[in-house]
Amino acid sequence: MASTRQGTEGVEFTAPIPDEFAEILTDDAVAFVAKLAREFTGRRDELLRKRAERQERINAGEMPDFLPETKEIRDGDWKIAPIPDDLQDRRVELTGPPDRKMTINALNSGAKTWMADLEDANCPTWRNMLESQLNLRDANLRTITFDDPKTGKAYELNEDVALIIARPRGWHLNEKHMIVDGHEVPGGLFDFGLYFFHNVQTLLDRGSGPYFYLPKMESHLEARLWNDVFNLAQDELGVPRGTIKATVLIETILATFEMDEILYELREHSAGLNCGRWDYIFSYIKKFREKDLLLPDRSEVTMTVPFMRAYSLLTIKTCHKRGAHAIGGMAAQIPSKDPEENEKANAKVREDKEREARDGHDGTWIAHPGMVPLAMEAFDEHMKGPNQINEKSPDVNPTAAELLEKPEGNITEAGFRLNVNVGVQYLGGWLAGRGAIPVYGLMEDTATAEISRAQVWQWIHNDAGVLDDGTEVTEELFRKVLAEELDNIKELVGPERFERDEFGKAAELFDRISTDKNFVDFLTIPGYEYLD
Ligand SMILES: CC(=O)SCCNC(=O)CCNC(=O)[C@H](O)C(C)(C)COP(=O)(O)OP(=O)(O)OC[C@H]1O[C@@H](n2cnc3c(N)ncnc32)[C@H](O)[C@@H]1OP(=O)(O)O
Ligand SMILES: O=CC(=O)O
Ligand SMILES: [Mg+2]
Repeated sequence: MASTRQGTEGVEFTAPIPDEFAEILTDDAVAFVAKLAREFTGRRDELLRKRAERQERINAGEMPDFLPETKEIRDGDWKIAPIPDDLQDRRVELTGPPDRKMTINALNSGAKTWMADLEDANCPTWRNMLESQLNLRDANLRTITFDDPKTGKAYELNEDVALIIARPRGWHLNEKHMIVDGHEVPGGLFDFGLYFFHNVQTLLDRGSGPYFYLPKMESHLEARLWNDVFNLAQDELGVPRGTIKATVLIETILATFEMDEILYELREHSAGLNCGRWDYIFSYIKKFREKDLLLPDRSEVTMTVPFMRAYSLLTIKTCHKRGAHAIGGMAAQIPSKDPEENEKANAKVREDKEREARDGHDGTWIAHPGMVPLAMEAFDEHMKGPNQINEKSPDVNPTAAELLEKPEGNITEAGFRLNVNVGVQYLGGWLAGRGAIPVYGLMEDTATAEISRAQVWQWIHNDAGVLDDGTEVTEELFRKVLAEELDNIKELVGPERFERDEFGKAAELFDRISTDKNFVDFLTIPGYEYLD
């Protein structure tokens, strides 16, 4: 049985609410989310308009730089509010979608924290969004269990589990199934609101708190909006202001110029910044898509190319000056059953984590529980205390030109094909309801897939989109490669999965976002039309 309960004045649901989720969408929880939506949707819309206007100015020649109007904040001597005890040591943060089995595996993984992802690693079907909330509530209550019907294995929590940090959707996405006064609710408010409503008391009773990651922001004004959301949410439920703690992902090229300002806006609620490297690369391509700033093949844009290095060191310096954690990024390698491949993956992750720890990061991200020991070792070796906020501050002062410097490297046919192949494989998984999938030994999620499809768009539409052998990337070439890669995928995954994951639809969507003369801001926006 399922209902489309219309219980709260002005609120409608456009999809049935399966009975098992009635305890998530209670009248009080729905009224709470509706209150947030009524208060903040207009401001969210205005901020999205500002993003579009800024893009037009960039297309017309304006380049990002530090803001003159906020110089006082950058030069000022201030710190964020003290960090709670249980967030002091975040040396290894595992990430993943709050699928029931993965939730238990993540909490038992030995990582310090678990970034429970309603965003890049999650496909926002109605069922996924509600089930994630149910799983997170049960996880915080410590009552979560799972019997795997496929293997017969029973899952339950260990005594010691990772601390949960939930990541709601970014400002750009709506939750189309909940309508308040005729408007779709911003997805971030839906995710944040339900998680906060259902878990704050449980967490406070345990001496912990509601902790969040905030994705894909492009300016400090967007951080101000989150801060105002937090204040209203806390006031509404009678929770002291400052109880919520949020870590902001610096994962857009524009936010890098406003790191101090973002920490300042959230200073009462801040738990630091994180280098969201994959969306950061995507953002560079997206923002400068019409310029002569083409990145080389995706595999060549590593954390050691100058603009990525400049950004990560500046993040550490900025955070430590403000008493905040600077968390590193995601190493995408996952364990392999082939011992040789596995050793290669481990070596890459080890190198990445050791560099981050040496540089001064206070913790890092990994995609798979199998990588926990490795990341832990790297941080244990280079970070003696719970963090290194007061120990290391990189002596850097990157200019705007350094933060924007185009890296050297080639655009190759192999890189072009791989982008098409991986992009279609990812969309196949996504359309089947999975937000993260393994492809060729790497975790692929929305952010990594965005890089692939944005490069393909740019190489087709920008005059500089020429392969290193002199071949111009055209729509015709793209269509030929797409057809060939679809055949390769069919051979790789087999006809059954090829049908089940609807790769034909995935190819159609990939084609649409690659050939549309207007760049699609986020693949999840047209993608969402295909869901439910
Ligand atoms: C750019 C960014 O935003 S990064 C952050 C967002 N991305 C992510 O969080 C990706 C997280 N990672 C994942 O989703 C997964 O690791 C994948 C999809 C890449 C690979 O998953 P699988 O193919 O299931 O991996 P594999 O078969 O090796 O899994 C082995 C076991 O580990 C578990 N596992 C794997 N990854 C995770 C994880 N991230 N969290 C919890 N458990 C996990 C599996 O559930 C499985 O459990 P079982 O043995 O009890 O059945
Ligand atoms: O969210 C993380 C990223 O790298 O993107
Ligand atoms: Mg991201």
